[in-house]
Amino acid sequence: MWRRRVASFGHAFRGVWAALGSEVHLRFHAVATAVVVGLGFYYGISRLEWALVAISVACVWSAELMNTAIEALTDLASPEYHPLAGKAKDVAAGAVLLAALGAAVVGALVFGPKVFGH
Ligand SMILES: Nc1ncnc2c1ncn2[C@@H]1O[C@H](COP(=O)(O)OP(=O)(O)OP(=O)(O)O)[C@@H](O)[C@H]1O
Repeated sequence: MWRRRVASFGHAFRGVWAALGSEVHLRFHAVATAVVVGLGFYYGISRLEWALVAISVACVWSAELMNTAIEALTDLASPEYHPLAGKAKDVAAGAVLLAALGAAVVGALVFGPKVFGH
């Protein structure tokens, strides 16, 4: 039971690691996450602001990992051109875009006043 739980965690981390190795976008997110965490400590943001930043960062990472998974499955199922394959990839990319826009709004609201003054 516990061994299977630990193995599942291992598979999940292996997935994140594999995606980090293959996806330039994810490496960009890793750098952006490090910068945001650094800014959070530098400006001493509140617990609620940390919560908003954490949710935003997690949403972007989750969307990007799902996008990577859908890209892989699409390439497996339809290596040749197909409108549905294109739709699947475009919709998955749209999910990443929305998560990134939401994170940008949170970032602007949390850090904007601290960086540029009220
Ligand atoms: N098999 C396919 N059939 C139809 N259109 C496709 C197909 N593969 C890719 N496309 C189109 O090309 C776009 C780019 O696809 P691609 O696989 O290069 O992903 P990407 O956006 O470059 O992702 P990443 O840069 O994260 O690897 C898709 O969003 C889709 O519109």
